[in-house]
Amino acid sequence: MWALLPLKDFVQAKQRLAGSLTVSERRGLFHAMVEDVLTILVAHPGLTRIVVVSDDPAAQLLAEHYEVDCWSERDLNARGLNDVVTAALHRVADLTKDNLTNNTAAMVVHGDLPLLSGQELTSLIGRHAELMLEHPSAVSIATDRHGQGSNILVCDPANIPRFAYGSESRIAHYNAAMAMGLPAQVINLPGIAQDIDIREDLQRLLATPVNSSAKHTLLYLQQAGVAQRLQQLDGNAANISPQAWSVS
Ligand SMILES: Nc1nc2c(ncn2[C@@H]2O[C@H](COP(=O)(O)OP(=O)(O)OP(=O)(O)O)[C@@H](O)[C@H]2O)c(=O)[nH]1
Ligand SMILES: O=C(O)[C@H](O)COP(=O)(O)O
Repeated sequence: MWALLPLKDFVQAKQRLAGSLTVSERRGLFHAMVEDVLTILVAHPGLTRIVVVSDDPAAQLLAEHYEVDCWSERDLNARGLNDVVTAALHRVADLTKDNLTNNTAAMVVHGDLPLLSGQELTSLIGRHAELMLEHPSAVSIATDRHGQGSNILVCDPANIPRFAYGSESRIAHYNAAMAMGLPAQVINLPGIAQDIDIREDLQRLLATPVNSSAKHTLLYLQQAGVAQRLQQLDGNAANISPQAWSVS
């Protein structure tokens, strides 16, 4: 199976944390989360090829460091997550069209999943393989903890659903598969489900055991002083005004 990791420009990442983290902290956090995700992806025996899809030079450097491919959005002639993922999957379909194994599924993985683990990837790949017995172009969606997002989506690059990342994408992707007559499943895996979008997600992450897979992320949050600041603010939350949570 292929894995595609679309990454937006790092300074633009994690806008929903702008009230709690500085620009440099959001960038550092995103970089650390991507390192955690790449660490798990490159170690997984079920992934035949891993491709970062990004125009950011930092993404290119990470791809080199982890010895994976990097495709640029410019080369794909696409902009915005849905177009970029669609174009990248078309390229995968093109590159795999002569593959006779009938096993050319691809997963689209988001960069903000520091608690992604090898066991969960194995479980997702296994469950997708079972659904592929019903139809080779089946769709599996590993959703977020609210059941609304598509944190990892697995599909057939040669027969992709219409991508609709954004709010409530899980239901949109499920319906898109159904409209194409493809079997689809929604899978809940607790690590994959914990994407980091808002401050509450960071608090939950900081409460996880230090031996979790989020090693780069937890180390970054400690070293940058973000963990201490959030914990201190949380401790004082009852006594301070909401503005005190913000950073300028
Ligand atoms: N290559 C590429 N990746 C993108 C783009 N937009 C989002 N992504 C990636 O897609 C995944 C989900 O991203 P989003 O939810 O849109 O953005 P985010 O940075 O996680 O969060 P917010 O800025 O708070 O919305 C992350 O891995 C992003 O880096 C894009 O335009 N191009
Ligand atoms: O549809 C989605 O899953 C969102 O666009 C992207 O995910 P996020 O919740 O990680 O930002």
